[in-house]
Amino acid sequence: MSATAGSSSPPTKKQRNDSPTQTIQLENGNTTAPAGAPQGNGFNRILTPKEEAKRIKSKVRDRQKVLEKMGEEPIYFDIADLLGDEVVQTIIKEGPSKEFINKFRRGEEIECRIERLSAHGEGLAIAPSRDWVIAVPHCVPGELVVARITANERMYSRSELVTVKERAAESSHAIERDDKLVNCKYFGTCSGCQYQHIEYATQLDMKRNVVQRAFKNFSHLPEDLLPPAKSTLPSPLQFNYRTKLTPHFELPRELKRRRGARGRDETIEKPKEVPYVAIGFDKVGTKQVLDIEECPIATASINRALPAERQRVKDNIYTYKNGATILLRDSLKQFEDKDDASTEVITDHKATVKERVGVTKFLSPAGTFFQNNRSILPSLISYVQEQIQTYSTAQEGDRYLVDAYCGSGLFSLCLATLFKRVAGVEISADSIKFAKQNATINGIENVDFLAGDAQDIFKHITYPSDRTTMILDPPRRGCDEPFIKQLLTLAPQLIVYVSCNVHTQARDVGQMINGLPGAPKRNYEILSIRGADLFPQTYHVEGICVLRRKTGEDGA
Ligand SMILES: C[S@@+](CC[C@H](N)C(=O)[O-])C[C@H]1O[C@@H](n2cnc3c(N)ncnc32)[C@H](O)[C@@H]1O
Repeated sequence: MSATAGSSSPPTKKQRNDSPTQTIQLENGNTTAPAGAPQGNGFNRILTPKEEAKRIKSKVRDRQKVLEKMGEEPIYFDIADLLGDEVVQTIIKEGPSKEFINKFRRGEEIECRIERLSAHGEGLAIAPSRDWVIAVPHCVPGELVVARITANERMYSRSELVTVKERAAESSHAIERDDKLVNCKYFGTCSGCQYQHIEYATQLDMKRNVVQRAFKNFSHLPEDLLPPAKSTLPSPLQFNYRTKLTPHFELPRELKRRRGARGRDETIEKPKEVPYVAIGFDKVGTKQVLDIEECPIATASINRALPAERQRVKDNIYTYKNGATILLRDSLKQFEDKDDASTEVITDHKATVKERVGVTKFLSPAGTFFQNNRSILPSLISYVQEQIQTYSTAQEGDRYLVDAYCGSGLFSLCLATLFKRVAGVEISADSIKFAKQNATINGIENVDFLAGDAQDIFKHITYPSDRTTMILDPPRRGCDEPFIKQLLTLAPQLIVYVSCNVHTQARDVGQMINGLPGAPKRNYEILSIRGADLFPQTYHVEGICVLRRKTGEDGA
C-alpha cells in the first residue's frame, strides 16, 4: 500500500517541463491497460449488419430504462458542451443508428487530448472526427493520452488508459496529476477509485463543481434561484475510511462447465487443480473481476480480515452455484467504554453491527444500510444541525422532525434533542426494528418509527407544517413524484435533502420549487447547497440541499 510501490521513478518537475512528449508511467506501474483484455477470438471482429442492428436495439432499450429510472445521464450535458449543440442535434436527428454507431473497434487505440472531467471522474476528449467523445479514466484535463476503446455508447466511447503521452502544461488547468499520491497497487486498473492521483483539496473543489453543475443542469431552475455551492465538507480520513467492503467473484469457467446442462451439482467433478478465482472489484471499463488482496480506502480491520475471507471463498468454491458478493463490515467491539474504538469485522448479513456517532449508539443488521464513512458522520450531523438551528423559524422546544428514508435512525436519533417529536419512516422492516431499539438504548423517547414506503408517512403526520422540518435521504434514484406531491401538500417549513446522487437530488428539488401537476404550488427557496465527501479518492459526492418555505404567497 506504499505510495512508492512502482518500479519506475516519477518524472521530476524539470523532466516534465523538458520533455513534454515523453511517455509517463504512473508510480504504481499501471500506465498500461490491464493485461488480459481479450484480443482476437472475435474481440475486434466487425459485426454483421444483423448483429449491429441487434446491438443498437439493445442499447436503445437500456437507455430507455435508465431514463425512466434515473433521468438523463450527466455525461450528455458534457457531450453537448464539448461537441456543440448543433453537432449533437444533427446526430440525434439521424436516429439511433448514428447515435449508437459502433464508432471504434474494441481494442482500437486513439490518441486524444483530455478536455475536462465528467461527474463520474473520467477524462473526456473529443474524437479526431469531432462528432464523438472518448471517456478515459485516471487522467486529468490537458493531458495527451492514448486510450484503448472498450465499448461504444451513445455519442461516446468508453476506454482504458494506455499511456499519458504528454502532461498538462503546468498551471494551465486547476487539476494536476501527482502520481506520488497514489496509494494502491491496483489504481488505474480497479474501477473503485478515480482520483488517487489528485490532491485532496482539488478533489474537494472538483466535487463542489459537480454539485454546482448538477443543480444547473438537472433542476430546471433559473440560475438566480441557485446559490453557489459551498465548499465541500471534507472527510477527516482520506484513506482507511470505508467501513463496508463488498468484493465479488464469478464462478470459474471450469466449474460452470462441470455442472452440466441441467445445472445440477451431481455433474461436478472436482478438477485436479483448484481453479483460479479472482475475488475483488470490476476492472475499469469491463465486467471482468480484478483480484484484490487489499484496499487502502477500507479500514485497517477490513484489510486484516480480507485474506481469511478470500481463503474461505476459495476453500468452498465447489459449493457455489454461481458467483457471489461477500460482505465485510467494520463494527465497534463494544459500547461501554466510549474511549475504546477498537473494531472487529462482521461477514454475516444478519449479524449486528455497532456504531457510535458522537454520543449516539447504533445497532444495525450488517446487511442493511448504514453510512460507510464513520469519520465524517459527526461533522455531517453537526452541519445538518447548524442548518436547522439557523433556518427553522419554530421556537426551540416546539419543532417537529419528519425523517423520511430514515434507515436505523441516524438523523432522527442524533438530532432528537432539537425537536419536540420526531417521526421516521423506512421501507426496511429490519432497519425499523433496529431504529426502535436504538431509541431505547440511547434513552430517547420523543421518536416514532414506522416501517413502510416513505410516502406512507404523510397519512400519519399531524405535525403543524410551519413548525416541521423534513429530512430526506433517499436511495440513488431519488424521491418519486407521489412522494413529492405529498410533501408539497404537507409543506414543511424547512427541508434538508441529503442524497448520494446530486443529479436526482437536483431534479427533485426543481420539482419541489417548480411544482408538480395535481400538487399545491409552494413557495420554496434554496438556502444552501453543499457536497459532503463521504468517499474520498472516488467521484462520489453526497449532496445536502436546504430549502425554506417563504410564508404568505402560497397560503400555507
Ligand atoms: C441512503 S439510505 C439513508 C438511511 C439513513 N438516512 C442513514 O443515513 O442511515 C436510504 C434508505 O432509504 C430506504 N428506502 C428505499 N426506498 C424507500 C422507500 N420507498 N420508502 C422508505 N424508505 C426507503 C433504504 O432502505 C435505505 O435505508
